[in-house]
Amino acid sequence: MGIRPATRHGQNFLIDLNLHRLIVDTANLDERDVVLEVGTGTGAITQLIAERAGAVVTVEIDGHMFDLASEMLLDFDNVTMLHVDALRNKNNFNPAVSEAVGAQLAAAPNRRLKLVANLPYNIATPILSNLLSWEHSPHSMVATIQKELGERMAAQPWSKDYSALSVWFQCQADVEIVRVMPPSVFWPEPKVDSAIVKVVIDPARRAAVPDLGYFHQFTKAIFLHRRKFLRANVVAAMKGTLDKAQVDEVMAEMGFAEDARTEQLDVATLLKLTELFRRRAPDWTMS
Ligand SMILES: C[S@@+](CC[C@H](N)C(=O)[O-])C[C@H]1O[C@@H](n2cnc3c(N)ncnc32)[C@H](O)[C@@H]1O
Repeated sequence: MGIRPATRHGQNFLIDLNLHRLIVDTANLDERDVVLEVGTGTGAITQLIAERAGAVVTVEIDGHMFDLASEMLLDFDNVTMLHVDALRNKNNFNPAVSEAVGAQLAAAPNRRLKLVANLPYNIATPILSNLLSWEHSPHSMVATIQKELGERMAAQPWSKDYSALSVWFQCQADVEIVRVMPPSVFWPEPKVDSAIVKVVIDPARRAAVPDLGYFHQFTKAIFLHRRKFLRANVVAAMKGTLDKAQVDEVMAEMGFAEDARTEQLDVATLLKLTELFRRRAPDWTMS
């Protein structure tokens, strides 16, 4: 069976075997690990993962690739292959994926979930982002993604890439760019540079966010126009729930300068700000 890469499925295969190894080594796998791989492709990375992890759930949308990988992975009894779209929609995993991962996590004591994947770039953001609020909380993620996405995940206040996405990852995890890679390590070559990122969840930091859903929505709302003055962003976000005077009360309590901008706020400050609004408007949702 030959391979005809389907652009619509983000099929860019990693052809440098050293990089396969780097991805799997970076994940530090052992018997306790249940690995979710989104995008089985030919099954080459899956095989390396299966040799080290307790169990692998690998998901492939393309029937041709699924058949090819099924042959390749025939000898591995710790691999569950799913021929489905990994996502039900932008904000949710396919329930079949959730069920398969849940079953493997429950199959032995002390199991933990890790994502290891050369992700299809068109769905890299929802996959990584949804994992952070999934019913199966991951231990860590190692993934190949667009370099630009990795930079946004790891960005610090004041930088051009700092956004609600950076805050969403950093409020609960450490983000590290392990390796930047040129298009030439893939076939066919993507149009952009890529990066291997490692995201390790910090349970204590995560537990310090009183309401992750509220925090996520609130930061998304105030980062919509992140270069604008913070006050204008908050007034717009709270419109219909709190009036300007009520917003100004909170801004004064935080001691912000009038010309404070959203892009300068670090995670700790954003958490404090969110809590003040959550107390005043617990039922607020982003419109
Ligand atoms: C970047 S390739 C990686 C393949 C393989 N892991 C490798 O590195 O050689 C991404 C794979 O994800 C599959 N894919 C794309 N969209 C998907 C989706 N929504 N759900 C599951 N698999 C998907 C593609 O068909 C493709 O095989």
